[in-house]
Amino acid sequence: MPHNLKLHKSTFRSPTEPIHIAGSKSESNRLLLLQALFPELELANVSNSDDTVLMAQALASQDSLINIQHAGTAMRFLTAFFAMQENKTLTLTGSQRMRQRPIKILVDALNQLGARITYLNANGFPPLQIEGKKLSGQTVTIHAGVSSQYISALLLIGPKLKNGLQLKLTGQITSTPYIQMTLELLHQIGVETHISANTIRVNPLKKALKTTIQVESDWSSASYFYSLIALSPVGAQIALTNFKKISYQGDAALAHIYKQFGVFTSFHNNKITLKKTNLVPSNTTISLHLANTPDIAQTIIVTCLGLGLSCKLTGLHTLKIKETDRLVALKTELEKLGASVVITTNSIRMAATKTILPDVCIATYNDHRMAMAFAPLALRTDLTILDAPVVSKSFPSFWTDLKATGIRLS
Ligand SMILES: O=C(O)C1=C[C@@H](OP(=O)(O)O)[C@@H](O)[C@H](O)C1
Ligand SMILES: C=C(OP(=O)(O)O)C(=O)O
Repeated sequence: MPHNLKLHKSTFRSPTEPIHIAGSKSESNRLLLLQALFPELELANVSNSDDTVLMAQALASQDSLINIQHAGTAMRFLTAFFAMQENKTLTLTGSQRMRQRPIKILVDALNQLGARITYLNANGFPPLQIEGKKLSGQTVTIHAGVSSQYISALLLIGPKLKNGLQLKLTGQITSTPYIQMTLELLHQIGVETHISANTIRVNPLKKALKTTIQVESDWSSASYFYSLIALSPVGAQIALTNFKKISYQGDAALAHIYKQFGVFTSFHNNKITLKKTNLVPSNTTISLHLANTPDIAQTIIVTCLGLGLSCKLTGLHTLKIKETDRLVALKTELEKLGASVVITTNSIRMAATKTILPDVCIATYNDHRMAMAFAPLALRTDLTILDAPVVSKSFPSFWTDLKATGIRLS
C-alpha cells in the first residue's frame, strides 16, 4: 500500500455483502491476558489489529526486552501481568510516543501491592524494568481520572492474587464503560466481583468456569462507517457484522449518537444495518459529552465538518495522552480544511464550515484514528491521507473495506 493515499471525491455505493469487522481490540487484549492466566480459555473472533498481535506476541515471549510499540492497552495490561510473574525480570517498552504516555498511577498501585517496578528513563513513563514477584497486597487506592486502563490492568490480574483484590477509586472516573467491559469479561469466566460506592472487589478464581468466548466485533471501527452513511444521501445503507444490541463496548453508543446525524441502526442476526433516514438541518449544533466514548470523538467531529454543522464536544481530557495529542491534531487538520476550531484541555468546539477546502494533505501523527476519521470526507472533496498504513493499529483492512463502499483511492 502506498505510504500516502489519495482519496478521490467519490459517491457512496452500498457494498453487495455485509462488511465483516474484526473482533474488538479492547475485548481481545483483555481476553488474551485472561487466557494467559487461565489457559483453559478458548477465544473466537480475536482482533487482527497490530495492538492485539503485539499483545499476543508479548504474552508468548521469553525475551527479556518486550516492545509493544504504540499499544496502550498492551503496555498497561502487561505491566500488571509481568509484575506478578514470579522469577521473571524484563524490560517493557514501547514507541517514542509510548514513552511519553504516563504510567505512574498504575506502577504506584502495583508497587503498593508488593511489585518491584522501576523506571529506566523518565520517572513515571516507560520503559519499565519489571521484576516479577508474588504480589502480597490486597487493597489499593487509585486515582481513576487519567486512564481507565490502569484500573482494568489491576482488575484483570485480581482473580489470580491469593486473596483477590480490592480497588478504591478516587477522583472523577473516566472512560467508565471500559472498566465495565473488564468486569463483564471477568464475570463471563466466573470471577465474582462486588461494587459498593467507589470500591470494586475481585474474588480469587482458580479455574475459568466458561471456557469459550466469542469476541464481538469492534464498535470503534464501525464508527467510520457511521460517518460515511451520515455524509451520504437519504436511503444510503450498509451492513456490518458481528455486532450485538447489548454490547460490552461503550462505543456501541454510536447507534444512539448517530441518530442526531440522521442515521438509524437496526439489529438483526448479529448484523447491524446503518441507514441514512433523514437530513439534519444545517443550523443544528451537536453537543456531546464524550468522557465515556473518547475513541469516537475524532469520527464525530469530522462528520460534523462534512455536514456543515457546528459542534461542541466535551469530556475529552484523556485525548491529550493518546497516540498523539488528539485535540491539537484535530485543530491543526480541521483548520487546513477551512474549519474554525477552539480547543481547551478537555473540549473542542467547531463553527459550522460552509466550504471544505479541496486537495488537503491530512497528517496522521502515528494515530490510526486520525487517518480513519478523515477518510469519509472523500464523499465531499479530494484529499490525501499521509502515512495511510497507520490504520493497522486497530483496523488493518480499513482501506480495502472503504474501497468496497465506492471510495476511490490511489
Ligand atoms: O481499556 C481499553 O481497552 C481502552 C480504554 C480507553 O482508554 P482510557 O481509559 O485511557 O481513556 C480507550 O481510549 C482505549 O482505546 C481502549
Ligand atoms: C487510545 C487508543 O488506544 P490505546 O490507548 O490502547 O493505545 C485507541 O485505540 O484509540
